[in-house]
Amino acid sequence: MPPDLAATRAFSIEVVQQLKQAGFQALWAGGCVRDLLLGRESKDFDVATNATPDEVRDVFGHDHTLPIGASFGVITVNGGRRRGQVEVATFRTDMGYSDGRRPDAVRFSSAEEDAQRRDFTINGMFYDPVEEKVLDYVGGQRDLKNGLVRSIGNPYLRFEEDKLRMLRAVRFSSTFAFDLELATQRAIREFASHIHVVSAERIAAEMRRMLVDNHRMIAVRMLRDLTLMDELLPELDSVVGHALRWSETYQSLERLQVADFSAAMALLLRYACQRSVLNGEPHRPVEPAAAIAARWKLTNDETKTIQWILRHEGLIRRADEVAWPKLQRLLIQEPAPLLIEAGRAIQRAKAISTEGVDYARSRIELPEEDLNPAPLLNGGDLIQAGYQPGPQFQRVLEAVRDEQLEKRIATTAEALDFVKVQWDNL
Ligand SMILES: Nc1ccn([C@@H]2O[C@H](COP(=O)(O)OP(=O)(O)OP(=O)(O)O)[C@@H](O)[C@H]2O)c(=O)n1
Repeated sequence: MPPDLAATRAFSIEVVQQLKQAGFQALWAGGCVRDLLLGRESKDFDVATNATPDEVRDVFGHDHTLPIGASFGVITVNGGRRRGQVEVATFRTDMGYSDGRRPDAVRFSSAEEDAQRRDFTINGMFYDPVEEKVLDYVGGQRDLKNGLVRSIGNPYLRFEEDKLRMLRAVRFSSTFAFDLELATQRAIREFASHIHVVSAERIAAEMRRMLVDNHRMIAVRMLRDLTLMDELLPELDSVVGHALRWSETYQSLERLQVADFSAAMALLLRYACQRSVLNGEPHRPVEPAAAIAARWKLTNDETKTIQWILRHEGLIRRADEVAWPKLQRLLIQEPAPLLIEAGRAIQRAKAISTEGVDYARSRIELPEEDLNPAPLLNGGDLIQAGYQPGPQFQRVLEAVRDEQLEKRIATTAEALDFVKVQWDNL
């Protein structure tokens, strides 16, 4: 069971209180202050303090603290299963970033200096949850009010330090529907080609958050405008090329009505996965999607779902013209609702009728016994009937299932008869 958010919040206030009682300065810092001022829910409540990591451990005891990030001045205080954990970081100044991702070393400093090392003004504020007071050394409140993502200090230095921040800038701007300040944009364009120092996992994590969000189209457009897309998905421009195709891609992303990463990725990659329409290939090769999924280390589930949607989106859009058993076989697959939503978004982007997908949508709501009747036969039945288990089993069972869905057989006895007659052909 994940920790309870309200309990984590209360626990982090307690952590602040205990540090203050021990004579230290302690404040909420970063994302949770931003979220609080935006009236959004926060998942974590990071605490910043002038106590050193050793002092933090002394206050909370070694049994309740983990020194995992101690070299950067971060101690994790453990509140137990329900309350979760709170990270307590000593105010610091980062010293050099030779890998373009993490500081080489840190020097403990003051709240004001700690604010200066952070990425964006909206993320650079502190808040005292006991006194309920904001501490803002970087103009974060003003930018939050004006809806602006702006680097703290010199944007070139901020992105030179940590290239992941380029994706964070796009994520915060798109998900909050904020503008991205011009000098910050210029610096991102300058460093876009360095995005590759960021690990695949971190890139994928940021992309997930951008594409799941309702404002996914804005995120994609910004990534493209800032030339990050050329670096992240070079496959797109070589194939999508054409402005009309991009505009359709944007429109479909905007019209997608489900908060799902795989469905959004399928829409984004759709044109890159279509072989030239000119050479009339009827099927949609999904190799580019497979290559991208491998590059970003997407999960097997995500990879399979993206490819499956790309393979079948054409069919689902014509669902009303497809023979029922064929459609039924699609609709009983787990990601079918996503396929329908993706298909609908494409039709709407093209400004053409959604009759086909609407039909699919109505059929997927059929009662389970009609849409997905219990199989007439399983492996155990075959063994019992005297067949030797082997690789043919799956093929046989699939063929039986097809016969059942086509309503050519209706009982287990009929299924076994079918197997007897057809065994050598299957
Ligand atoms: N590349 C980064 C990552 C984080 N930070 C700072 O560390 C804080 C905490 O970072 P993190 O928990 O990763 O993100 P949040 O800003 O809290 O936002 P979210 O959890 O929504 O990503 C940020 O607010 C920011 O002040 C930074 O300066 N540079």
